Amino acid sequence: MTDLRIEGLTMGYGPDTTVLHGIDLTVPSGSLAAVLGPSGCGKTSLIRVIAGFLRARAGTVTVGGRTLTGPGTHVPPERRRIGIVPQEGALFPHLSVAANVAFGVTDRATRRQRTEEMLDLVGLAGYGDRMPHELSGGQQQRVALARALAPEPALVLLDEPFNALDSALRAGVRADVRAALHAIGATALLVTHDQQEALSTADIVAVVRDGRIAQCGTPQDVYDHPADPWIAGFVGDAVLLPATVVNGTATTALGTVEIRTPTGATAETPRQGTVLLRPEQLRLSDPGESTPSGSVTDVRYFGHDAMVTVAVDGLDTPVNIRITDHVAPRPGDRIGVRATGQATLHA
Ligand SMILES: Nc1ncnc2c1ncn2[C@@H]1O[C@H](COP(=O)(O)OP(=O)(O)OP(=O)(O)O)[C@@H](O)[C@H]1O
Repeated sequence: MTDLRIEGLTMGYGPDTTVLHGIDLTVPSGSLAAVLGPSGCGKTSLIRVIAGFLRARAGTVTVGGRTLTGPGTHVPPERRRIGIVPQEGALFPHLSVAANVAFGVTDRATRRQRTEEMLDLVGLAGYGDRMPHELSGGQQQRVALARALAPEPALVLLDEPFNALDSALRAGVRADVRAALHAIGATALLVTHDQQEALSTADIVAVVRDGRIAQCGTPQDVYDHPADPWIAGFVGDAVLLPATVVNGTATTALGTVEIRTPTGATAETPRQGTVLLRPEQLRLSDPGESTPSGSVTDVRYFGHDAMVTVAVDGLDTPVNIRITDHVAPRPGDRIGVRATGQATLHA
């Protein structure tokens, strides 16, 4: 078992600044967790403390029950048994692919076999004799993963490893990396500012805001039950609607929707609040007397779907609707809009 446990982790770059404010995070053995947050929230600082390059001011980091950082304890980076996959260009340029992968394997007897196994794992069997500059960017990142995994680390840290790849390549490399990590049961932490990457790659997503964990859960939890409107907007497109709530039902300008969690509101004590929906939960229809309607102000086409913006009568802010139909309405069209499914309620 090599679960990662972080408790009360606090650090700053000087006595007057605090960058990480009491981070608590548990990654079960064999799981891939994403640390997702905007630029400057402290993701790199967190990964550097876990790796042992920076010291914590307070708190603990343990991997498989072994304390790496804690009061009076600071295991040096090279003795942490942590493999790191950095952003880009991190392969030794003068060493072959095989020599790069073998670099951290100290046992000479198994080095060759382990190198071959790792190259096989990342889909690059037979590439050992190439030099790094003879590989594509995606292949180089897969070699970087093979190199990080070769010494059998207790934990793998991936620091925005797909940033330098173009978007067509990125999804494939992500899927390969995820499959390789799962195939060997590695416990891993992926740092990213890309919500799609976090949701599609990780088993657990920890959203970080200003050096604090704002929410931690499965990708679906975080997307469907965001803890506040900021998280809702950060992990996806959000539609926020004023609502009157009675029991488990919210009445909005786009119709009624069920609220997922207990609301505490009754017919005698209704509650005013804001409900959160996702653009794919809104449906377009022909405008009718009895359906909420509005005017289309914009249509953005993405190939697999399109986003339609509608200024709904009686709503101050236009709403976005994601459609997968081939026929999209046009700006200026009058159209009906209706909310479906369940919503999250925010005060
Ligand atoms: N060496 C340093 N000395 C002083 N302050 C620093 C140092 N490195 C980072 N910081 C500050 O710490 C905060 C967190 O930075 P960090 O690099 O951890 O964020 P991040 O989420 O990784 O951002 P990005 O996605 O842009 O890399 C920022 O306010 C940054 O200015």
